[in-house]
Amino acid sequence: MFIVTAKEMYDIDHYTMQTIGYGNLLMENAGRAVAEKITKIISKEEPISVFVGTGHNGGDGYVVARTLWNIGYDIEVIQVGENEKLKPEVRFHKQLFINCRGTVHVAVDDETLQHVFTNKKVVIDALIGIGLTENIREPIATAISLINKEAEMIVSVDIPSGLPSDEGNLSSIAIQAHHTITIGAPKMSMFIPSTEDFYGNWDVVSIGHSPFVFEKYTNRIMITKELFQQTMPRRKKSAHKGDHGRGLIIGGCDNMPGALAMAVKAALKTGRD
Ligand SMILES: NC(=O)C1=CN([C@@H]2O[C@H](COP(=O)(O)OP(=O)(O)OC[C@H]3O[C@@H](n4cnc5c(N)ncnc54)[C@H](O)[C@@H]3O)[C@@H](O)[C@H]2O)[C@@H](O)CC1
Ligand SMILES: [K+]
Repeated sequence: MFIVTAKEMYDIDHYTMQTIGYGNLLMENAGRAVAEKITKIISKEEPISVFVGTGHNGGDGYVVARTLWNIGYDIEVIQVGENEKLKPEVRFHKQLFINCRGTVHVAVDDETLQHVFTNKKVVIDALIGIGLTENIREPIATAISLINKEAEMIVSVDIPSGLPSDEGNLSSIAIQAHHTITIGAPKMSMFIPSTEDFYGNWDVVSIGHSPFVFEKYTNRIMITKELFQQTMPRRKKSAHKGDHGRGLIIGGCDNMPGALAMAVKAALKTGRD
């Protein structure tokens, strides 16, 4: 599995949409794949509020809302931001949701947001994805703080809104998710101590990107248990520890011997002499 920066993900999406020719199928795929995961986490008995922004992360949110609504979930959408700011693809998916008789509330400032924000226990967060720039502005900042305060279950789409995708610290405020369903590939900030806890439990959904496109734009690979096992040489059942070479570990530090201790332990566990 590849790990991407925001820039790499944009390049991968762009190539997939323009050169391979997926066009706006990619957003439909993304929203549907996320919705499928959500059915495993949230039951139909729970009323769900989907908070969407005006960018493409919000477009994913509209597809998630429509997909769940059409299979019998109790869904409402709260759009944080003016209709005029909706990107064309987002406007398209908003209209599909409305045509399916879905309900959308539009909140353009703190006041309308406070007004619509009552009893939002289960929230899908599609306010901002990898397109975050600078410190969080209003009314998104208020939306994030209300969601964090009130909601008992928060599922973020792609990344928790307000969190940087790459290395870097939190600029102001971010969604503290219980689950995050990330699109295409894990993002760098999932592995950075100052940001990883915001993700809660995370999962990755595949939306139609080809592996060669990932290889074209990134070379950062996540070593999963399966990948690790594939790279290990096969040992005969009768093998002796001396049959597989000897390991030499050089390192150490007077007051921080942890890395050395772990390397030795790993060597022992893999059967080194
Ligand atoms: N067609 C596509 O391009 C695809 C996009 N995808 C989704 O699109 C996302 C990226 O979309 P975008 O590039 O449109 O960006 P986002 O939707 O992540 O963010 C842009 C939106 O956030 C707002 N925003 C940014 N910084 C802000 C700040 N500091 N304070 C308040 N508001 C702020 C912007 O005004 C804009 O409305 C991904 O995370 C993913 O969820 C996926 O659906 C795959 C396909
Ligand atoms: K989000």
